[in-house]
Amino acid sequence: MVTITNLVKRYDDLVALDHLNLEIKEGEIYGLLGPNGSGKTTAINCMLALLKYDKGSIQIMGEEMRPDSYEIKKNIGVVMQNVAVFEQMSVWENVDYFCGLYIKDKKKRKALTEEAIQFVGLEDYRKKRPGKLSGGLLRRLNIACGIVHKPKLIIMDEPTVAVDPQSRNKILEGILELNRQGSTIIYTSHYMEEVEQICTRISIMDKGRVLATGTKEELKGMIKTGETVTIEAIALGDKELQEIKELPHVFDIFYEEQILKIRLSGAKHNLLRILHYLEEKDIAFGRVYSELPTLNDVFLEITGKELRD
Ligand SMILES: Nc1ncnc2c1ncn2[C@@H]1O[C@H](COP(=O)(O)OP(=O)(O)OP(=O)(O)O)[C@@H](O)[C@H]1O
Repeated sequence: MVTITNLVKRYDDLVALDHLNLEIKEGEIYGLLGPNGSGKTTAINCMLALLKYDKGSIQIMGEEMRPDSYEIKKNIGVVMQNVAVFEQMSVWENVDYFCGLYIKDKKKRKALTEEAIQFVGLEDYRKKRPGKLSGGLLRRLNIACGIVHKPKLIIMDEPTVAVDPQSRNKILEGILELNRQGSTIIYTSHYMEEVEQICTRISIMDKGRVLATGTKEELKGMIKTGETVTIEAIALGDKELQEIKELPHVFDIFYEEQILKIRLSGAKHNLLRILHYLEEKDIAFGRVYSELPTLNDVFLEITGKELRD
């Protein structure tokens, strides 16, 4: 569906995309996960031929994407980060307007507009102006405008930023449904939970480059961390910290404000070994829990920094 090869985009001295490569297949929900400023929006604007780039190539649906590739553009739906609707028009009129850009047949246009409004759950707001909608509902309207013409490829740039949990769930469920109905989706986000929840494949981006690509399981399999054990309300000195660090399978520890985080490679009985050590040394502690690796751990191991800012 989309092939990006060695894409380079500079803004003066800043290299926003540094030999970016992506291969997105038909039927995927493809996640671009990266912190703010990693180049996700720039990549999308290049894909849509809204931005000129310095080097590389972009092919969509088997053809080179150019500013005048109108046939390809007809088959793409875009939901950008900033809501782009007309303030003077009602919810219905907005969705109908965007539908009219692609669909000329009046009956079909009306049916598609109604379908999109129901799809995002804005039936009760048909006559309302965008200014009367909450942030979450406004984003749903933005989505309805982007998908109303039933495009083959839907590109969504952080559609859930600053959205309440109810609208967020509605949006995520909607994306899964659009995919079930046959659309390929490209989804950018800096929320790892969302990407894990809906994406079939994920590229982790930082500084304009793809650091790793795979399913969430494949990405987690690429790193050393098998589990992270957290122990709260524990008072430890340097000696004990050193001894814990030397326990089998431990490869990293963080200790701050009486909270100990131990990163271990995947092995059986990790937690038991740690608890046994604490018991032997008669060290008191509070809540203990073990977590499987997250995409944040993948990002942390590759870049040395947290995904979240
Ligand atoms: N028009 C511009 N002029 C100069 N620099 C820009 C411009 N647009 C983006 N940048 C810079 O390019 C880099 C990539 O930005 P981009 O917006 O693509 O990242 P992003 O991953 O989408 O982040 P965000 O989630 O904050 O939008 C950043 O360092 C940003 O400051």
